Amino acid sequence: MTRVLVLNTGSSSLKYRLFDGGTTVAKGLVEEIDDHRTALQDVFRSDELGHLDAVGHRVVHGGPDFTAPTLIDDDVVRAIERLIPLAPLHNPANLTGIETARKLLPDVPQVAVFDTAFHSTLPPAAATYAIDAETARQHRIRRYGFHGTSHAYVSRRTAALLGRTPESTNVITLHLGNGASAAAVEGGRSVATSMGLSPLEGLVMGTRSGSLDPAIIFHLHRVGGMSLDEIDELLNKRSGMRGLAGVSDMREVEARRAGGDEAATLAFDVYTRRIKEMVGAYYAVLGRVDAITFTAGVGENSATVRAAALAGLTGLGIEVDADRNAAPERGERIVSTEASRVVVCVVPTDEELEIATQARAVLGG
Ligand SMILES: Nc1ncnc2c1ncn2[C@@H]1O[C@H](COP(=O)(O)OP(=O)(O)O)[C@@H](O)[C@H]1O
Ligand SMILES: CC(=O)OP(=O)(O)O
Ligand SMILES: [Mg+2]
Repeated sequence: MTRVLVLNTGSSSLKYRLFDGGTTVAKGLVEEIDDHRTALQDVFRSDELGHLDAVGHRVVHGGPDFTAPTLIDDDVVRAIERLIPLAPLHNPANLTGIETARKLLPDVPQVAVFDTAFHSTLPPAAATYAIDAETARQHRIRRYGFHGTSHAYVSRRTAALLGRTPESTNVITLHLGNGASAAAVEGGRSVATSMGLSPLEGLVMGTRSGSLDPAIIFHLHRVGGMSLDEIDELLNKRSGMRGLAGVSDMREVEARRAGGDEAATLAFDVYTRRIKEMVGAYYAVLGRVDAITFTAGVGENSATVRAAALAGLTGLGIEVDADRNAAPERGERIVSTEASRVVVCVVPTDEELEIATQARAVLGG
């Protein structure tokens, strides 16, 4: 079980990595793709692939039934198809990856690794929405949570960085990429997370609104005359940083803010305030916090976001060190002061490595 190809088929991007043991022997990123099938075929036709023992697929929504990595067969494909309404931006792209890989590599075992799986440990009080219980049951409405592969990997690496076991460590993980989510990880288990039924809830994102008053949707429909599809598109694709500042990329938002742009300044403040609110909430959920860890594109790279999100929390034992935080280092590192009771970390996520590891485990290798 040495050579494993991992496909992370996103809503508008395709990342792939080929592992030989723990070593990456090939990788690629195709961004802003219109045609996943063609992009995938190019990957599979590439000479560098050679022999494969397994393919690991990121699948965003696993619904209530998939709580662990799963060997893919026709039934699993149909089950992932049935979950499309719960993750319309993500599951169709994931399925295209699976179907293309199964067609072109019919003899290679394929494993699905679900974003939702790590959050299957959420206690009922965290997973339940306070709506009519029978309606919720009928429509499978609950908090599933996403980015689980990343939260799992990063919380484990954080424990190692602190020289502790995951079982004895409580971490708040902040995955800030295009999609963004927070999780409270207690002794290695997810006990709270900010995304919900779908990857729309919670933190402010590149193009998604995150949490809002549900009455806004009724208002836009009844008073604003927008259709539900239009509102769906508004909240998923024309909100967040793009909606507030006109651009979804945090680098661009920061550049405009530095130049005095008011809209970008407000967008940055809304984004970082929401993170701070979530940190406070999960601090209360955990009772004792050992570490707060930033990861993904924004979390790993933006010292400005990290500093703003945790500013003024010295009273909670959280103190970012300005120099450590701003140092142009990469890799796993601590950015809090010596005096900070809570250790603030930056840990680059590696969803692909985690998927390869989990795929091997399913196949007994
Ligand atoms: N140096 C940087 N400063 C601020 N933000 C950055 C920087 N580099 C990348 N980003 C942000 O990271 C985002 C992408 O995060 P990433 O985790 O790669 O996304 P994805 O969810 O597509 O995997 C970009 O949209 C950009 O906003
Ligand atoms: C679940 C999710 O939001 O994923 P991404 O950040 O890749 O869009
Ligand atoms: Mg991502």
